[in-house]
Amino acid sequence: MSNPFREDLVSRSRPQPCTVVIFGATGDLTHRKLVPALYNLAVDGELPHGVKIVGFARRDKADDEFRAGLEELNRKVSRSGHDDELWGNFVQSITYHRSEFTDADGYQRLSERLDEIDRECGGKGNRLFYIASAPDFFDDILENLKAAGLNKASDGCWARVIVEKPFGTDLATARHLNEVVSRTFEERDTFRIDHYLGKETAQNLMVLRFANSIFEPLWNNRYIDQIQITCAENLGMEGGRGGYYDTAGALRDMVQNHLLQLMSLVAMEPPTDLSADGVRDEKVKVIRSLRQWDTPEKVAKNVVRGQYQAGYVDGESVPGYREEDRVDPESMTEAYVALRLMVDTWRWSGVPFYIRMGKRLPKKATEISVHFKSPPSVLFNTQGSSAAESNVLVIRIQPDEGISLRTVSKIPGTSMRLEPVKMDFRYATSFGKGSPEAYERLLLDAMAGDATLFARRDEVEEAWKFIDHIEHAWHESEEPPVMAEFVAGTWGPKEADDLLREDGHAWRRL
Ligand SMILES: NC(=O)C1=CN([C@@H]2O[C@H](COP(=O)(O)OP(=O)(O)OC[C@H]3O[C@@H](n4cnc5c(N)ncnc54)[C@H](OP(=O)(O)O)[C@@H]3O)[C@@H](O)[C@H]2O)C=CC1
Ligand SMILES: O=C1O[C@H](COP(=O)(O)O)[C@@H](O)[C@H](O)[C@H]1O
Repeated sequence: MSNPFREDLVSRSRPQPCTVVIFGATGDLTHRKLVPALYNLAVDGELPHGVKIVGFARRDKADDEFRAGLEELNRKVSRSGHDDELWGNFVQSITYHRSEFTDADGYQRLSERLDEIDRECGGKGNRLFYIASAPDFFDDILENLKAAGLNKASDGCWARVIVEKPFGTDLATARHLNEVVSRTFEERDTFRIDHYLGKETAQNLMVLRFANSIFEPLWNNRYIDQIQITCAENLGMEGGRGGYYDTAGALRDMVQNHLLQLMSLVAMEPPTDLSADGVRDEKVKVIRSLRQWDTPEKVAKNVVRGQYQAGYVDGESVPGYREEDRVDPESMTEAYVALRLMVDTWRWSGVPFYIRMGKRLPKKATEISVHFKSPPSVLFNTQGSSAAESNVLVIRIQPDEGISLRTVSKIPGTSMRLEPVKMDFRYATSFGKGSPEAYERLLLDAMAGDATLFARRDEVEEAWKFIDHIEHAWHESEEPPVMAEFVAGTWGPKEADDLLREDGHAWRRL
């Protein structure tokens, strides 16, 4: 008899064979994430038979040279290691197409090339276009795909597009991009990628909440005191990232997308079903219910921005943010942000959500912690002790993916002394294997036409509405809130600690 717990309990469409065209194929994302993800899917037997990959970029390269560059990186980063024989088979499916993004002829040639591939395979002409270019080219690529007729598929086939981040830099640019996308592809064929949604523990959030009867009855303002989301990175601006980052900052780079997406999974109501729109309808309501920090005073009270100064991370001396490669020495871009968010719904009224994200913090770790209210202290006097905050549920997004629940226990012995203890579930231990990379799941979902783990148009725009007020207060108000400072390798500015202290809370130690 089959084990019911092992079956796929949610019926999803199967990923279908297609040709994946990657725009920006000589770039970092393709080499470090996309091709290794496709390779790992092939190794695990998950990649549909007959998938072909066409790399589109402007440098002159023969197929073999392109493949050699991909192989070099795959050897370094592939989750499942690099097997020469498996790679040898996989790489046969990859070819290179040289063209400028802005050159209409290049898309005509691409169209002919794709028809040829279909004929060679004797297969269906499904096409998955992955836009992994700088955002300045998103419009050109979409418009040129349309002009070449590549946005429409032949009968019984599909043409889909995955659009990388950043999806706009503010509400106006996101709306513009959404308009270009909707002029070229149907919404059902549009996949706005947010790789945090493909992380295993993020996918498990709905299961944790709605497939376990012990959590959902407590998941509201009667029992929950506060929720924290921390995304810490020890890296700074390596690999020439400073140029991009200094135009974006922590709020746009991570909060507008990844962290608001995580938060909406934590705060959403149960969806009526697990369809893409069923889930996204509920997520967008959370973002729409965020109390708006729409004046400089509200921003100063609820948001802390910061930059790191020179310090030590992992024992190595690192420069301050303004001394980083390609960063303006007088930059007013934040490399750290902490926010107090209020979700004005029946369920969450009065419960603060604290979010913090920073570069050059002591380590790389992302987690969500749900802090439950303490019981009345009439029986056990826990006041001031480490057992005072009794129950905390911690969802570790990365690394060491897992979930732990902190409870309070009696210390064995003759006296009644209490101490916090932890029940811990680790993916690697319980399931005996590591989790796939987020891009693996997301690529398969796009091949299956399942947009559940991709952001919908309205989610992106609602998130920008919230973020724009803060950016406006920081960069356009007459008396902008201060830029706090902290030493690289520490846990952020003291102002971020004060933000929680005002509410009688403290950041959880990671
Ligand atoms: N790198 C990462 O880890 C992540 C990246 N992203 C996003 O993915 C996108 C790509 O990032 P990344 O790979 O780092 O960027 P890179 O700068 O490394 O790569 C850019 C790619 O675009 C190509 N290109 C640039 N201009 C043209 C042109 N005019 N015509 C044709 N091709 C051109 C380059 O080709 P050529 O080499 O031939 O010039 C290269 O293949 C960005 O939107 C980024 O925000 C998102 C998450 C993570
Ligand atoms: O999108 C981005 O994500 C990375 C962090 O991704 P992770 O999967 O390694 O947690 C971040 O470093 C980068 O600044 C941002 O653009």
